[in-house]
Amino acid sequence: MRLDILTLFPDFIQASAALGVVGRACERGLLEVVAHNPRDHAAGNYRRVDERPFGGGPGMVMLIDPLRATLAAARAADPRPAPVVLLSPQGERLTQRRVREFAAMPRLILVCGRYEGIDERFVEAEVDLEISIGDYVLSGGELGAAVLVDAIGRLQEGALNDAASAVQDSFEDGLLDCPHYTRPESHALGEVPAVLRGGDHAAIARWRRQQSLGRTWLRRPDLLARTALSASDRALLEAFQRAWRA
Ligand SMILES: O=C(NCc1ccc(CNCc2ncc[nH]2)cc1)c1csc2nc[nH]c(=O)c12
Repeated sequence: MRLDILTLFPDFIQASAALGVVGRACERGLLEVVAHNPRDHAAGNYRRVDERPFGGGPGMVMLIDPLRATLAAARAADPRPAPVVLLSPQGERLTQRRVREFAAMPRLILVCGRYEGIDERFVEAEVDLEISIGDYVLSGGELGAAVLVDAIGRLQEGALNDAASAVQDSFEDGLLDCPHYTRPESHALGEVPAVLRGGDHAAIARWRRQQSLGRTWLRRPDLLARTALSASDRALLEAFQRAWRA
């Protein structure tokens, strides 16, 4: 998959794509992340990419033409069609469902705003979808783009080794993760739960599922409401709830 990213901070984006699982996916040709800087496509010797807002008010607004020129350059770099996603506080909240949709695409172009935002005429004419990464105020879209690079990159076929992908699948079912433990078995901070120290893999899988269900019920009932539970899930959760209330 090829990701083209329009950003005034290309170094930041390239650095975020060089890390860990995503970095390896890039090395293995599973993912290509290319940053394009609107400042390189801005005219005039001041190479302006922003201007004052009509109607007054604080801050600056990103100019249409440098963005359009940069978008044209990004499109021209690869013949395949590519949806244009603007990272923006006004966007739809990012979910794993959306990430899976993006990860299945051959190409995607991400646009990162800075300042107070982008001239609305560019948004209306060139942007297919606006995405927010949460209800808090950032200084620009680059962190949102880095989040997308990571979330999409790790889903590229072959990016995760078998163990990790198995874990990822279980988590993908919309529940919170179970607790994790490693050595030592005994520690001043406590013991590793006995079930994990034994070899009964069915009991371990049940315990982990019960912990995921219980923790989701306690911490994110909104996620639980959206998850279809099997009969055995329901039994495990009810046992967890009884123990919790006891
Ligand atoms: O570009 C982003 N942020 C820069 C930014 C932040 C705030 C304002 C508007 N400020 C005045 C105002 N507030 C309410 C009404 N009017 C404009 C631009 C961004 C991309 S994805 C994302 N996801 C979560 N949060 C984010 O900020 C982002």
